[in-house]
Amino acid sequence: MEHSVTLSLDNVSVARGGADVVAGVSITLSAGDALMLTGPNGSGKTSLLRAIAGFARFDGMIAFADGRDARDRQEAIATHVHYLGHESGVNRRADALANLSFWRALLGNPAPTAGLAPEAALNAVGLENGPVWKFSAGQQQRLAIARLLVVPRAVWLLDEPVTALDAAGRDMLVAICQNHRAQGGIIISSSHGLFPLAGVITLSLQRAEAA
Ligand SMILES: Nc1ncnc2c1ncn2[C@@H]1O[C@H](COP(=O)(O)OP(=O)(O)OP(=O)(O)O)[C@@H](O)[C@H]1O
Repeated sequence: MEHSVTLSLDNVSVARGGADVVAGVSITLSAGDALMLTGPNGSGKTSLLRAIAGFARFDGMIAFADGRDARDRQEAIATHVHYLGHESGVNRRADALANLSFWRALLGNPAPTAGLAPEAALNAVGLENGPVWKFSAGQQQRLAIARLLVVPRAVWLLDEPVTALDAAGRDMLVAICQNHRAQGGIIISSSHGLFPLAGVITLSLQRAEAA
């Protein structure tokens, strides 16, 4: 699947607790681009990702362009964005394939037109099916990553996605992300330096009091 979405941020600021934790971010990302958010704890990486994902208020403009008539931002998010946050959202009471089938049905609503079948997605992240309550933290993170594959969406927002992954898991995630970019996907990820994605644009955020 070839994606062709452009994501533009114009003078975006995000406030938490009455103070700006992200101030005046402007950038345009096109097919194949990857933006790496770096910066110390509390510098606003999660806040910016959540604003782009539609979960947090912001000032400025965030716009998705997909060559169609302008659509509502929330509709654009629902069409184009995968968000992988600190809470992976896996259902520990179900097995891994059931999790992926659920996400495929939910996120692909009304019907997924492409994307990997749950079995193939599980295989792509190096997992075997089983009850998720038996999964380690890293295996749960791999399962959360598989969600990105069962429904194709152009823009992946990844908040410290290598958390709990071993070296092989990081390599696997890098390969999955580079493949996504090769298909025209866009990635915005936060990282503390353990996510060696080549060819990224880096945006270094500062803690508000130090800015
Ligand atoms: N719910 C909240 N209410 C008030 N302030 C908040 C809230 N959530 C986060 N903050 C503040 O916003 C700032 C940015 O937090 P954020 O989680 O975006 O940083 P981060 O760069 O992702 O940090 P980390 O590297 O620790 O994940 C911090 O100073 C934090 O204390």
